[in-house]
Amino acid sequence: MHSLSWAIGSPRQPDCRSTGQGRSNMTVPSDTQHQPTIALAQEFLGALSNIPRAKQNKVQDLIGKFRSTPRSSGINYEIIRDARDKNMRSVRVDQEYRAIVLKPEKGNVYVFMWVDKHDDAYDWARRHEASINPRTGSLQVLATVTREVYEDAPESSPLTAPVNESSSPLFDDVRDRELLRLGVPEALLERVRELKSSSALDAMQFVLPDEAYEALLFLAQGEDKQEILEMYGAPDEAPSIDTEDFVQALLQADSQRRFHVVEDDDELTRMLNAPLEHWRVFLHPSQRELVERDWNGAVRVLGGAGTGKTVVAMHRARYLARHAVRRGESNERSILFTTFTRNLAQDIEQQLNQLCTRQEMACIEVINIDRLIHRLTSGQGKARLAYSNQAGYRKAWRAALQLIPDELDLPESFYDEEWQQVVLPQHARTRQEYFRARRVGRGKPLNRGQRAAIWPVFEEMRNQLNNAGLRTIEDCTFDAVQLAEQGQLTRQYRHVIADEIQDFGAESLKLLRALVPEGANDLFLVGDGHQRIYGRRATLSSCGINVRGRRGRKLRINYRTTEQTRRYAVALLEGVEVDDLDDGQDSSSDYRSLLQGEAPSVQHFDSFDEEVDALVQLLEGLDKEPDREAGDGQRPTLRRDCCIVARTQRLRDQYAQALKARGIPVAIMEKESGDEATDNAVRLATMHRVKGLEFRKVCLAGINAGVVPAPRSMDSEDPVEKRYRELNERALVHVAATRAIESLHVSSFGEPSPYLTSANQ
Ligand SMILES: Nc1ncnc2c1ncn2[C@@H]1O[C@H](COP(=O)(O)OP(=O)(O)OP(=O)(O)O)[C@@H](O)[C@H]1O
Repeated sequence: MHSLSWAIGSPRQPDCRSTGQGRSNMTVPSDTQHQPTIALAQEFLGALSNIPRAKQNKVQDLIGKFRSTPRSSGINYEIIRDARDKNMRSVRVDQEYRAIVLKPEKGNVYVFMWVDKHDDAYDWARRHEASINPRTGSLQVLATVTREVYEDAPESSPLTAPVNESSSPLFDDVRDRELLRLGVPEALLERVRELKSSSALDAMQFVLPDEAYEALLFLAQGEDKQEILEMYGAPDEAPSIDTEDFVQALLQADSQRRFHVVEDDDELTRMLNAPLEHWRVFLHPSQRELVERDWNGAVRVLGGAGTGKTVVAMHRARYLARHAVRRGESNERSILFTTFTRNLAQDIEQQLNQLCTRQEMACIEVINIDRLIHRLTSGQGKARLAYSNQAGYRKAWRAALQLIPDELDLPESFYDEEWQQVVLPQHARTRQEYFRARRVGRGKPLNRGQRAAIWPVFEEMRNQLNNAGLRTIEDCTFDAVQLAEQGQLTRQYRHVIADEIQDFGAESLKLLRALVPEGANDLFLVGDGHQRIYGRRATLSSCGINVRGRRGRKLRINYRTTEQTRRYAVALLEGVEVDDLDDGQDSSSDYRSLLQGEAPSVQHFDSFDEEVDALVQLLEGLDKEPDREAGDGQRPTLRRDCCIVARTQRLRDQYAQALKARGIPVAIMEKESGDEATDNAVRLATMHRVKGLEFRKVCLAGINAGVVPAPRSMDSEDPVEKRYRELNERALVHVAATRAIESLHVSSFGEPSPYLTSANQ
C-alpha cells in the first residue's frame, strides 16, 4: 500500500476514516518520580467537543486521574497494533470510548491526542504519528494518507492538485535547509519543492504544520525571505535538538499553539468545559511573545481586523494578574483594562471571567474610557458629562454660534471642526492658549488676528456649558489628567491595558500616560488605524507615549474571517493612507487569513422591497443549513448567528420592520444594550454597534449611494477634514465587513454606494 506522511496543520483535515483494530494490554514504564506532565492537543479538544456531554464528563474524570496518578492500576492502557508511532496508546474512557494518549519512552509525559468511539479512536491512532522536528524542536503531528484517500481525493487535494508545468516552482529561491528551518517536515520537503501555484499551496494547508504553512504563504506572496526566516525560522546554527525530549518540545512556542500543558485543576476544568474556545489556551507564537514577557516601557500592538488583538490584550491582563497574585497583591485592582465603548468593556469583562481565576480577576478593573473618566472626576463638582448629540450641548452650541464674526466668512462647520479638532483636544481654555494651539491637519490656515476674532465663539460655548452645569468629556479628561499628575487619584494603577486605541482622542491617551508611572510593563496599547470610526488620529508620541523601536509590534494572522472576506474588506480601503497610531504609516496588505471560504456575495436591487425579499430568502436558507453546533435533533440556531448591519439606526429599524412583517423574528442590538437575540431571531445592528463583535454570517444591507458614505459626515468644506471623514466612513464599512466569520453578504437598493464599486473592481 502506498502511503505518505502529512502533518496536521489545521483542524480542517479531510475525514479519511477506515475501520480496524488491534490491541494488547501494557503498562507504562516507571521512568521518573516527578509530577507527570499532562498536555492536551488542540485536536483532542476539538474531538472532545464532538462527543456526548456525559462522555465528556468521563474524559474529564480520566484526565483528573492522570494528573494525580498516571500509572494507577485503574487506568487501562493498550498498545495499538500496527501503529506507526510506537508511543501511541489507547486509554479506556468507558466501554464505548477511548482516548488516544502519546506516552513517549522518555520523561513522565502524557499527551492527550484524540478521543472517539473505540474503532474510530484506534483508526485515528494508526493514521498519525507525533515527532519532534529536528530543526525547530517543535512537536508536530504527521498524518498518514493512504492510497485509497489519494484516489478519492477531491480535485483541489494537495495529492492531486494539477500542477501548471509551464510555471517554475514557487520556492525555487529557497534552499532545502531554509525550508527545514521554517518547520517543513522532511517527509513533505519534496512535495513543497514541487508546488507551482498559491492555490496548490493552499490545498496543502491541511497537511502542513501551521508554522510552515504560514511561512510559505508569506514567501509565496513575495515577502522578504530573510524577514520570514527571522520571524518563523529556527536559527541557522541551532543547537542540536533532542528528538526524544518531549517535555522540552512542549515548551516550544510552535508546540504551544497546538498543545497545552495543564497546570492546575481549575484551569483544566475551564478548558474542558469550553473545548472550542481555543483562544483561551492556544496562542500563536507572535501572540505569546507579546503576552509573556517583561516590557521595558510602553508597547503598541497593531494588527488588522481579527488578528487577535483583544485576545492578546486579555491574555496580557491575565499574565500580569497572575504575577500580581504571586506577589500577594490580589484585590488591589492594580491592572486597568480599558476600551472605547461600554458594550465592548462588558464583553471583555465577561471573557476575562472565563480566562482568569477569581483571584486574578480581583486584580483587574475593566471599564470603558468614558466611564473611567467620569469616575475619576466624579468628586469634582456637580457638572454632568455632555456629548455633542445631546440637547443641552446643542443648545449651548447654537448660542455660541451667534458670536461668529461676519468678516471671516467661514461656514458653521468650520467652527464645529475647530472646536472638536483643536480647542477641545488641546484643552485651550483662554485666548492665549488658543493662540499657542497646534492646528496640524486643519485645511484653512489662521493668523493670530483671525484666531482672536473667532475665539469668542469657543469662550461662549464653555460659558454656556458651565451655566447649564455641563462639561465636555474632553475637559473632564484633562481634569483627570491633572488629578493623576498631582497624585490625587484614590486608586493607583501599576499597569494599563487599552484596546481599540485608534479611537481614543489625544486627551484620553494623555490620561493613560498619566495613570501609570513610566517604567516596566506600564502601558500595553492595542489598536488598528484601519478601524478608526470615531474622530481623528492622535499620535502616541505627541501624547507622551514612546513606543519606538522594538516596542511596536504587529499581528499578521487573521483568525476570524475567511481570506476571501479579508480581501474584500481590505479592498474597501484601497488608496486610503492609514497611520500606525504614531508618526508612521501602516499597511493593510501584510496580514492573511488561513481560513478559506466562499467569496462575499454583492447584490444590487431596484427597490427596498426586493432587497428585503432577498434577505428573507437568505434567512430561510439558513434554517435549512445544518448547524454544526446544535447537536442531533436540535433546531437550527443559525439565525441567531446572523447579523444584518445597516449604516444608520433608521435603516436598521426599517429592515427590522420589514422582516417582522414577513414573519421573521428580529432582535435589535441597541447602542447601550447587550445582545439579547433569541435562538431563532436574526440580529440587526448599526455599523457602529458591531465594532469588536463577530457573527457567523453578516449581511451589510442598504449600502446605497447617499447612505454610504453618510452625507452628514461628508458635509465639511475643509479638504483635509473631508479626507479624514472619508477614511472614517470607509473604515466603518471595513469594520462591519470584517465581523463575518463564515460568510459576508453585501446588498444595496437604488444606486449602490461608490465604495462598493471600487471594492468590486
Ligand atoms: N490564538 C488563537 N486561537 C484561536 N482563536 C483565536 C486566537 N486568537 C484570536 N482568535 C479568535 O479570532 C477572533 C478575533 O480575535 P480578536 O477579537 O481578539 O481580534 P481583534 O484583532 O481584536 O479583532 P478586531 O480588531 O477586528 O475587533 C476571535 O474569534 C478570537 O477568539
